[in-house]
Amino acid sequence: MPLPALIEVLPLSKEQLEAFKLQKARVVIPGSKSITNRAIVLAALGSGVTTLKGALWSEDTEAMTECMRKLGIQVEVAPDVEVEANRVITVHGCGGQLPGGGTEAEPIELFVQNAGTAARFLTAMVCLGGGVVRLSGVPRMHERPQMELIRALRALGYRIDTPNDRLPAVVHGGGPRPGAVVVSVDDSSQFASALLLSSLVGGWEVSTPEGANPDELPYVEMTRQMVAVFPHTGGTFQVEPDASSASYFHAVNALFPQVEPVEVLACEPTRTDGGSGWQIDAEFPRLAPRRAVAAEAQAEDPADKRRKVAQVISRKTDLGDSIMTAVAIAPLAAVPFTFTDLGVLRKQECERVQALRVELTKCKAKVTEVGDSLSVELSNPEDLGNATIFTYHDHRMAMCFATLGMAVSGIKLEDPNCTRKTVPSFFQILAAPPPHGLGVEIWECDTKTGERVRQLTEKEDLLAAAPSK
Ligand SMILES: O=C(O)C1=C[C@@H](OP(=O)(O)O)[C@@H](O)[C@H](O)C1
Ligand SMILES: C=C(OP(=O)(O)O)C(=O)O
Repeated sequence: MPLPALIEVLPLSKEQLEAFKLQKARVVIPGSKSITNRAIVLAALGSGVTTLKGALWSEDTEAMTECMRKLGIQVEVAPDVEVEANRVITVHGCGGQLPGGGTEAEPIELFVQNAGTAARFLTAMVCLGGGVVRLSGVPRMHERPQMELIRALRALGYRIDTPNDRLPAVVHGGGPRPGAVVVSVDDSSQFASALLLSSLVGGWEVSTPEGANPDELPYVEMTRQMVAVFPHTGGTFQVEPDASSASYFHAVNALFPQVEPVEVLACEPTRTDGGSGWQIDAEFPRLAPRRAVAAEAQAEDPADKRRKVAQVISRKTDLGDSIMTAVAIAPLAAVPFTFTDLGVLRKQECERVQALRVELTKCKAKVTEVGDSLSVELSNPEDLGNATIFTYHDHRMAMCFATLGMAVSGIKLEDPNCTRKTVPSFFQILAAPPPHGLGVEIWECDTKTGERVRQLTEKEDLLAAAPSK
């Protein structure tokens, strides 16, 4: 059974918070979506058999797996004994030679759902085959940008048919066509990543426009580094936990700094702490807007003007997807925050800049949108909440506002099943009794009256899944 259409997330009570002082919730974060989908592509193009451990199992990675199978790549999926939400994915590489291929009359059909990674990475990869492949996705995926990737692939000599340079698109495989190409990442960094992942087989020399600062391209750097260390001739590859998914739990600590209720387990440390440094969102715990601890909140500090100066977080250099989590909890922070360089968010699962502003404003937060920035003023928790959040089919909208709902009253979420895109187990983790989860009360609500109907406690009732047809 998927989650119900409308749920309410209840704030953590004083008693719950007191109990966390004695024993924290120990939350295991599922595997990284970005790394899993890159690893599947690299393993498919490589030779030999590659076993991906700790791989995320969610709509985006299922879509990638399904597409690979349609292309004739053998992929086996087995349970991961360590983390229920993960899988061990075994990929039989094609050694750079994609099997079979469709025809113009009957192309192989790949359905990518709303997975940007699958849409972009596969468009480039299928150019390396010999047949015809048609890629399509959900309606939103057909609106999301694809033009610059298609332009770059055409510049390398491939034929791609699409009336509007978006999906659906028909790709005519042309095999390796060595050449150099420059690709802009203004609309999405995934264009460069897509080309880089297939570049070893394609013989493509891929670069971003001159002057592009690698510090502003963390997801492209992740790709470059993965290509460099991946076992291209088969072997084992360990996928890290997803730092963007971890941000919701680090945010709970930022919301309750005196208690810090969650121990976020197995999350990759930042590069400075010896981690791979591949995931920009590993920086979230350091940068997250934190609520003032009581002593700070009480202290009148006109002398310390700096505390009133807005902190600035950039989507280019500071945080990736977790910037949405930061925006959602910012009304409760100790200082005002401004979030900059948010342009790419407008072209993702939904128009996220607008969505965040509209839904936070519904919660009575004070948010201003200027250009591609959002500024968030401070509010008292008692003044916030009591809103039914529209989630725009966007997993991160649901997860950000669920996080805020743990600190303010009356947050109801429409369509919580959209979290299946990257963290199907999200509400299971929230509701699981401590120490395995946070023991958050999650209620099914009547879609017409908004009244609470029943508390969801069974694991099966809390798993995000596609509604049955
Ligand atoms: O390469 C990746 O794995 C990703 C790149 C980012 O997308 P854009 O580059 O389109 O912003 C990010 O938002 C997405 O969730 C994952
Ligand atoms: C933008 C996102 O996803 P993608 O581009 O991979 O669909 C995301 O997960 O926030």
